[in-house]
Amino acid sequence: MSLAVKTNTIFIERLRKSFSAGTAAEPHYIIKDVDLVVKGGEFFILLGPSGCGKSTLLSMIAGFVGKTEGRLSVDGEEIRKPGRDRAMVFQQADASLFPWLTVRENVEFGLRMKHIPRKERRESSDRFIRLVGLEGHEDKFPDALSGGMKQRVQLARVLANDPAILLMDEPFGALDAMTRRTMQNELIRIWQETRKTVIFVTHDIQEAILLGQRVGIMSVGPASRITDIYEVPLSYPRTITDSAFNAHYSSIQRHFGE
Ligand SMILES: Nc1ncnc2c1ncn2[C@@H]1O[C@H](COP(=O)(O)OP(=O)(O)OP(=O)(O)O)[C@@H](O)[C@H]1O
Repeated sequence: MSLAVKTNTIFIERLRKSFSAGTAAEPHYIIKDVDLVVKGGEFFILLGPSGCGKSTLLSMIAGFVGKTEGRLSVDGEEIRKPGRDRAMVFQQADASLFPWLTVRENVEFGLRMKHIPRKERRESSDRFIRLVGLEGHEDKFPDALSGGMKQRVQLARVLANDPAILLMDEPFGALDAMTRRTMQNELIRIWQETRKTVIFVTHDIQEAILLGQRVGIMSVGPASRITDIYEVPLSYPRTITDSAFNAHYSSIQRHFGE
């Protein structure tokens, strides 16, 4: 066992992914030569146009999808498969919740699989249900919840498993604008409280600047890569009407030629 201190730093070098062989001379790369280091505890945004390969890159970090070439590691350990240090939060909470389990049972599911004793499970589900603001809804089934509440359950369940790295794939993309704004603010509060490493995928510039400490811009696919990284040195919570916010918005917008 390694005695090295875990920093949960994600290291990506010349990463390439092809789903098909393509021509013998050059495979058809979805992403090609992605270089990135995400530091432990950082809130990092992957921003790019539809179809450029954001979800593919996130799935590779999760260990769901294998790489074609390059290096991809956490704390120097090559990512080959999913691990307990990483967890994915999907856009469609419906698909990830068990409809026959209550909110509390859904949140405790991973802990039950790990044979955590009942009392500890209860303490943990209490904590994370409170953290995501679902007190009073513990005994409801997913069918009785709104989209935003389901997304909170998914987040509470992921957090209860205590992964160091949260991989979020447009988690608020299916929510209405008001619920989305509430969830964005709450995610920042939760991140500040838990200090997880977060990689958050979006194609929404405003969301990227509201949430991220750094924003990695992916180019149009195929053969997409991270072409630029913007620092967003604004304090939280951020306000979309601030002039500094707008200045960041404009410079990223210019990047996309909008
Ligand atoms: N399993 C797969 N087999 C073949 N091609 C795939 C597979 N998964 C993704 N792709 C292709 O990879 C490309 C990138 O898809 P991906 O979903 O990663 O993009 P994205 O940037 O997340 O898009 P969006 O913002 O629309 O969700 C697309 O052309 C897609 O068709």
